[in-house]
Amino acid sequence: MLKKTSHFMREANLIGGSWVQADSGETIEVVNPANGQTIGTVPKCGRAETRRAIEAAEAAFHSWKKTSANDRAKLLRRLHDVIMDNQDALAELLVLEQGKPLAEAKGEVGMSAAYILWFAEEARRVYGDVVPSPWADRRILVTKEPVGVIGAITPWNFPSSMLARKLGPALAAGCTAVAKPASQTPYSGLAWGVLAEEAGFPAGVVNIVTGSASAIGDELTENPLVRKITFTGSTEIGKLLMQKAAGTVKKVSMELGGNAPFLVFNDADVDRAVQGAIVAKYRNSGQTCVCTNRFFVQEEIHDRFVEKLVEATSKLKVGPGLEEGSQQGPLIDEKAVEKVEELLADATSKGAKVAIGGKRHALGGTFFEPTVITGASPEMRIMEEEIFGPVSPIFRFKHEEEAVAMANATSFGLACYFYTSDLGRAFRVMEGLKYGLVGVNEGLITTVEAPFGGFKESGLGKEGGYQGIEDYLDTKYVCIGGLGL
Ligand SMILES: NC(=O)C1=CN([C@@H]2O[C@H](COP(=O)(O)OP(=O)(O)OC[C@H]3O[C@@H](n4cnc5c(N)ncnc54)[C@H](OP(=O)(O)O)[C@@H]3O)[C@@H](O)[C@H]2O)C=CC1
Ligand SMILES: O=C(O)CCCC(=O)O
Repeated sequence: MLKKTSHFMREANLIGGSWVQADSGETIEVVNPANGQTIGTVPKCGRAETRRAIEAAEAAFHSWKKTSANDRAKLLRRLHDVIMDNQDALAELLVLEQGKPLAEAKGEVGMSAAYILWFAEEARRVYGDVVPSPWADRRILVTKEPVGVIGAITPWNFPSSMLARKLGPALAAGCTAVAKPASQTPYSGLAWGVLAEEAGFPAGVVNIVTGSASAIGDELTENPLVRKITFTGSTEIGKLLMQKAAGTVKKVSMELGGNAPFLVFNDADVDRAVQGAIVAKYRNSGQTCVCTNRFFVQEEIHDRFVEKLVEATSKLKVGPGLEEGSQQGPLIDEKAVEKVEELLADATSKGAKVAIGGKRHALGGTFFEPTVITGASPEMRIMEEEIFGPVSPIFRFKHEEEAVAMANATSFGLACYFYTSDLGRAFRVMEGLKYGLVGVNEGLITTVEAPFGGFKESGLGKEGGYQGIEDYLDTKYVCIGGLGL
């Protein structure tokens, strides 16, 4: 199987166009979460290698920023094609290190290509302004220019598409990049180096380093040549990176944790709500920042919804991602399973009842049974903490205002979902929910055309949509006098 993916599976880092090892020669092992076996190793780099990658990116920036938008768009379109030509191989590599079902991995790789194509198109629409001047003899221009070298740090749950959302707009804008993929899933990140080379990007435009998160992170945030940090991951690390980036006043974009509520009102189409709930909860075994963390179901419809959700949950096939028909892969590691167990134990000790699942799967390792619990209440830790696993906690509510208040009672504000057939309620609730993404009668809403990003402690900035390139641009005001007008 590795034969098919081996071309993309690089056990080296890309710095200034060369594939290199760590100065120390040290490596980190990468493990297949489905069976605990080591797949291979990647370099364990630190500050010195990261500094060289930043310097290579800075050197490349001087010529890359001068390329025409059209030329950058052409290269990005070529990158899209190279990704799609290799979708199967890239998806298999992703499953090996991340664990998700093959169909989801193919979807993620397709999404990565779609982001690249979207930003290929957006590269040509970075418009400025000519502003009416308050002076008869002077003219005012507003122009946009690339910020410079960007540092991109990405997580293990979407190791391909999270980088696509950052590299796409960065390269389109004329920036160069140093990327640091998650240590548990570095190969899908390193594959971007191979893809960029095959598409024909100049050396130094894309650099990728793996290794010590704190050393690489410290260099990326402290080095003055880096003008922007873009991060997807936990709120805890996001806050730390923001503090460190403040030292040299870098731009920051943060895609952080979520605590998505999913509201089902008495007037909802229950079958549609259950269908949406399955995807909004169990995609990637619950390990997405937009996954439902809390279900709030109105009392009249509560029992019917629970019964149907339990039935649908019981049909989910748990198994290794490369096994035919598998819908629920393993969790990323033992720590993730322990966190799910802790949150479940806390909930049941405070009165929640397990309707289905509730324990490790018979397959062993880090496989966990898709779970539904009822009788959830605000005192439980799941009210505020991200589960990041396949557990559906159901809260019961009486009134719309109460449901919206509970949904908003969190420091997070990324995605939320609600189901209703009442148009007035749809607008009231949509306007009342303090979240950056809202699914109304829909459980899967991420798309390259729309701005993705959270409110409150879920982050800053938007990825995707026409807004997604803004964070990679500086706006310059130019006042021109002496024109003899
Ligand atoms: N918003 C989202 O999509 C995600 C949310 N999470 C949430 O966070 C929890 C913990 O997951 P975890 O993987 O630990 O998330 P982290 O935030 O720790 O990891 C995300 C990325 O940040 C890197 N990182 C970690 N520490 C530092 C640092 N000091 N400086 C710079 N970079 C750093 C990681 O590197 P390395 O891998 O080398 O440690 C990885 O590349 C999850 O259970 C989930 O609740 C997690 C992932 C994604
Ligand atoms: O979990 C994330 O960080 C991003 C989710 C992207 C998606 O919805 O596909």
